[in-house]
Amino acid sequence: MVTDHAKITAEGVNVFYGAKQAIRNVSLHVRQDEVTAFIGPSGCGKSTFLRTLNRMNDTIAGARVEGDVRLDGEDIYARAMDVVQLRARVGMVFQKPNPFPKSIFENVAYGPRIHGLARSKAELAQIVERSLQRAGLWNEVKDRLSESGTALSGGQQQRLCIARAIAVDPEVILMDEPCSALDPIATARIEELISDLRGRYAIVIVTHNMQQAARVSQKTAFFHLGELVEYGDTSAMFTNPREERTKDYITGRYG
Ligand SMILES: Nc1ncnc2c1ncn2[C@@H]1O[C@H](COP(=O)(O)OP(=O)(O)OP(=O)(O)O)[C@@H](O)[C@H]1O
Repeated sequence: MVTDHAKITAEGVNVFYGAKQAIRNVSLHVRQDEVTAFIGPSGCGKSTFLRTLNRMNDTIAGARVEGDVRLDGEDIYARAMDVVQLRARVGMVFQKPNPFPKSIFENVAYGPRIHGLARSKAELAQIVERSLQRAGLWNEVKDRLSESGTALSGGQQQRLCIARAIAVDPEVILMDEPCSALDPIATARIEELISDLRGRYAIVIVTHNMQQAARVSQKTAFFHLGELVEYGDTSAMFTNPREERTKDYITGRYG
């Protein structure tokens, strides 16, 4: 069941933490030109499933993934897959902004440097500027690039982390509750940024905030108890959910 423009295809994915199964037989396609939101009550497996898309579960002791996940048709769990390259192609932004304790410039330059993306200092500086521009942070930091990334406000730090992901020219950006530590103004800026970045990168966002899912995404996936209950157009899901469990969740019957 391959849909057009599928950037990532996941088929029959199961995830276990030791003996406990956290994801049950989930199949889902992420389209290139859309923002996909993962919603569902706490502990339903949103973050676990998100991490299967760039093999971040590999870093968790005892976690085991079954099933088929492909990026442009390429099996990301194949033995030949270079996981460092994969995570550059499928970048990630976390709940809590986590800039390196280095300068703003270095935070963004680090990835391109280790991936050999710049042939000269000037080219590296261009990549840093372009990434900060795209992350909507350039004007605020252009005169203080040598200051520490950790000295920025929370919202700026999160945009710096987005710039850092962008700098290695990813194809997909995974965001795990990127606004949960931010105030409403900083949140609005990240939401605007997500809309600006749509089309250039396939974006997947985990969010607890249903208004946020409705504002930023074109597709929504609703998870419950490790299952994908419903997946479809965001507008349809929020106005006319097919499944009773989705309806209960979006009307706030459980949280
Ligand atoms: N590192 C881990 N080791 C063991 N169990 C884990 C681990 N991470 C998550 N789990 C369990 O897997 C299930 C799914 O967790 P996950 O964090 O993916 O859910 P979530 O929907 O993202 O939750 P939240 O919205 O609270 O972040 C939960 O039961 C959780 O306790």
